[in-house]
Formats: sequence, structure tokens, C-alpha cells
Amino acid sequence: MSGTYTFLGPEGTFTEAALLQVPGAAAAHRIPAANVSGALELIRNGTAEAAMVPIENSVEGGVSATLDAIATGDPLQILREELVPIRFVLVARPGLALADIEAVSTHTHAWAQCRRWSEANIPQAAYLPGSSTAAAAVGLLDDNCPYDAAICSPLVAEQRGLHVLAEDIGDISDAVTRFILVSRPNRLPEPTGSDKTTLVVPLPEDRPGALMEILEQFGTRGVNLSRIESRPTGQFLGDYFFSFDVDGHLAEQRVADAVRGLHRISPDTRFLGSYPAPTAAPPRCPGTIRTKHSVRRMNGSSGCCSLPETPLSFRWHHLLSKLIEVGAEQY
Ligand SMILES: O=C(O)C(=O)C[C@]1(C(=O)O)C=C[C@@H](O)C=C1
Repeated sequence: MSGTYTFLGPEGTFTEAALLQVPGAAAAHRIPAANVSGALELIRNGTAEAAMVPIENSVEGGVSATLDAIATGDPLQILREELVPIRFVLVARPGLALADIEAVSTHTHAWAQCRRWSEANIPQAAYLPGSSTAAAAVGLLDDNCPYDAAICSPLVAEQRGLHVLAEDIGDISDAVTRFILVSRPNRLPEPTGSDKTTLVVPLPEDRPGALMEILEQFGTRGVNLSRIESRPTGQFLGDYFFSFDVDGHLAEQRVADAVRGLHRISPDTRFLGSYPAPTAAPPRCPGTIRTKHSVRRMNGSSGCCSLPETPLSFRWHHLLSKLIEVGAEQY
């Protein structure tokens, strides 16, 4: 893909690292945006062709700003996803020791991933939320900065010549964040045989069994769910939409049938795209990413680590079947 890309900036965010993994993006024009909705706005108004935004972290879960922004407003489409291993460092004004730090800034998702380390090592420090890890780090270069330390990637620390006070401070050392490349509605990528489909389904009305009916659309057709999240619509208390990732491509009959079924139950169901599932390297090899998909792909492959068969996707499927059985008994 050529053209102009936007991403959650400034330069040096994990989101930019995800964008640079996209073939051709390193040589393309890139516009940093101040936040996720700003990046998506640049696509909706035609300034940029595609935006890279974070959607999910293996430790902290869904990125609400992204889940909400793609669920409403002018329709958008997910073109592909990228996984980035997450490592954090603490940077601080030169000369400070951990005990001297009074205030620290970073992105809320990064702060949550370093919570235990921060409680143990800088318990006195107040937290000031930043719009991204890189924005927090760059802020330190300003003489009037209201904090004296930031949590960011080792790369931005090096690029900006910041003083690293502590390395590898994430509570989970092999954390991974999943990013999505989003555009205005576009041609669907061809099925690859290992694809994902993302859907947003508003809960149609507050009545018993509504969620069960939605889940049945997947379960009865053997469509596996790999992510399910509920988010408040913001309209009134108790009003929710569900965000789903399912295994498969809209070009597959069972996925298309499930989407049709969802439209019947919840007419405002949003199809957000079918795109290739990540091809991650085998788990526990140095520098690699562990995902449900990589675990599954390991089985029978010649990866460098051997793991017992762990079909996590099976668990979702099993859970769904159980829910449906229980539901069927009740109604
Ligand atoms: O602040 C950044 O560098 C980002 O790219 C955002 C973000 C996120 O939203 O989760 C990305 C990855 C890390 O998990 C922490 C922060």
C-alpha cells in the first residue's frame, strides 16, 4: 500500500513501531496524530489513507478509545493487524535516583502494565496520564515539564538521548500489543485460509436471552470467537455493544451466514473487515510473540520450542456450546 499513513504519535510510539512493520510504510508519508480519534478523523476526512491504532494488549486488554471510535461514526474497515512485543524503560531527568522521582507520566495502558514495578520501586511518585509513551518521554525535554520521569520504549529513550534509570520494568516481560491498520471502506483482502473478521453488535434490547441469540449465530455455525468485549454505548446506563473477533473470512459461507443472522437480530451490526490473522513465531523463542494463534500453529510444526497442544480457540467454542446448551434448557 502506498499513500499517506497516520498513527498515534509522536514519533517513537509503539504504534509507530507497528506501522513500520507494514510493507512500504517506512518510505511513505506518515502523519503523527495526538490521539486515536484524531488519527481516525484524518482517515474519515480523507487526509490520510490508513491509520495504525492500538486495539488490544495481552496484559491490560482492550483499548477503549479505539473500540469506541471504530464502533460509531462514518464506517471504517480494518485492513490488517500487527503484533508488537512491549518492553518498557523508565527515563528520568539526569541525576535523579528512583527515590527522588515525584511524578511520572506515560500512556494509561503502559502505566497499568508497570503497576507492580512502580508500586515496588517508585511508590512515592504521582502519576500524570500522557497521550502516549513517546509524548510523555519527549515532554521531559521541556524545562517546564510537570513530571520528572516517564515510562516509554527503549527506542524512544535512545532516539531522544534520555537518561534510562531502569530497564524492562513491565510486570509481564513478554507482553504484546495488537494494532490494527484502518481505512475507509475498501475492497476486502482475499481470504488467506487463516483470517479474522471483526464485528460490532449493539445489544438489540434489554430482554432475557438477547446475548444468547447473538452468540448462537456463531456457535451453531461452528464459527470460533477469538475476542469478545462489551462496551457501554454512552447513551444511557446499561446500554452496551459487543465487539467480536471471529476466526474466518466473510467470503466463508458460515461467517457470512453468521453476519446475516446478526443483522436480523441487531440491524445496526457493523462489519469492520476480514483480514489475515497474525503469523507469529513460535512461543518462548527469544524475541518472539506468544498468541493464541502462534500456540495453535506450533502443533505439528517445526518450531524451536515444543509445547503441548493448547487449542485455546477450542475453549471459546466449548464455552459457547455450553452457554447455548444451558440457554436451550432454560427457554
Ligand atoms: O503510547 C504508545 O506508545 C502507544 O503506542 C499506545 C499503547 C496502547 O495504547 O496500549 C501501545 C502499546 C503499549 O501497550 C502502551 C501504549
